[in-house]
Amino acid sequence: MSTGTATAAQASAEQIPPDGDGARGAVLLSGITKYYGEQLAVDDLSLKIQPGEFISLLGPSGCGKTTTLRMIAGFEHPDAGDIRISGRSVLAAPPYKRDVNTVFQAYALFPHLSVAENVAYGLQQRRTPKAEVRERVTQALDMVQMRRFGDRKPTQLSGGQQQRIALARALVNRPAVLLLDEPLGALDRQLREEMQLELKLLQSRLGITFVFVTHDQGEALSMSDRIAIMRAGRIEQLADADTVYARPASAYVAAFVGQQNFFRGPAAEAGAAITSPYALVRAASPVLTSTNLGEAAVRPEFIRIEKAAPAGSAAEAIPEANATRGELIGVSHLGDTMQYLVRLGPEQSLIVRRPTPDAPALSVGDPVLCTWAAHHVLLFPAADDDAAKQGGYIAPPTA
Ligand SMILES: Nc1ncnc2c1ncn2[C@@H]1O[C@H](COP(=O)(O)OP(=O)(O)OP(=O)(O)O)[C@@H](O)[C@H]1O
Repeated sequence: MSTGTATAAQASAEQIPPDGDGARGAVLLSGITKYYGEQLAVDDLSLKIQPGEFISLLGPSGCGKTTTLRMIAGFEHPDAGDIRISGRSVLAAPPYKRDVNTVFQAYALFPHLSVAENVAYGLQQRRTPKAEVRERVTQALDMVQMRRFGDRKPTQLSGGQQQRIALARALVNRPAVLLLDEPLGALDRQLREEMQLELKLLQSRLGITFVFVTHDQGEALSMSDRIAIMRAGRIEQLADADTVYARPASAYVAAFVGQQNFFRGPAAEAGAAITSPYALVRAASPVLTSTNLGEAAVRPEFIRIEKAAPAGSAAEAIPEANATRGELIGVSHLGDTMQYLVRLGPEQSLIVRRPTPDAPALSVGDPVLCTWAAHHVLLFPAADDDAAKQGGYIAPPTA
């Protein structure tokens, strides 16, 4: 076979991969690895993103989210592995040739240019004809409902409006993939929630692939088709929001998504329970081997709480499993829910949440009984490092 034939065959294979992952907007990461000096930032990570999918990379600070995004964008080069966008390997392509665009947390708008000029800037650099620039800028501003602000300067806009302009500027090139690095991080809570809804609507309308980096689980849960939960440069679980919430793959994921109460102890009952110093915690089915040290997780919203009978009284006996007594040490009103902090002992507290209309009237100092159903208990082999539990881990009370 001549070299020319081989090259042509390779080229056509590049354009139409056999498994059909070459559609515009598909992103394929195959075993990508990135070191900064000795520091391993991304570790043999593989991920297949469908065209038009909204996918979030979620995880604590330093787990490699931004580095992954920057490698897709072309701002960083992987030490190993391949990145394919719309079916083509882009490793040799500079950022501006990748059919992707990035929106950062810092809007980085030019202060001396008007909104319309900011959005037009990239097109003008590419010497796009004036009439086309005008039309595409108007379309991009319409997408983010900012057409009437075209003549203003960025400093005359609110933070949310500036972020919309940054979005319009990224969309004006009509990229196949939009990369978003904590784009709502600088906004206050209410505006963030509004922008989350808007972003999701915009993404569904445009059908562009969104790869969204965040350490905010609520943001990831509310917008994404799928969430990749990252840990130390790898993906720990890749699934939709319902799955990562209800069926986390590990104690790490359980702790990071939503809030959890953890009990720790040796496995019991043929792996269907653990014996912690504070309760026998029983799940609906066995998952642990009998020699495991296990962790049991129960969400605050699945725990019932009531005033306990006084110690020493006939009614003091508590159920054999999934029940514990403690002292109420805090009550907070969270609007639609009431949150209770219960001290079980020097090393363990529980957080309990009840819907406000059904919340029992309890006072700090009350002895309380907390109970929960076995089907709400998740059991995991004990994680070797508790430091992994960020977000939901209920730390022992210090006092
Ligand atoms: N330019 C760099 N030089 C050296 N080390 C870096 C550099 N950028 C990132 N790192 C390291 O690589 C690891 C992954 O960083 P990365 O920024 O990808 O994490 P992240 O999950 O996005 O964190 P954050 O949410 O804080 O932005 C971290 O340990 C970080 O300290």
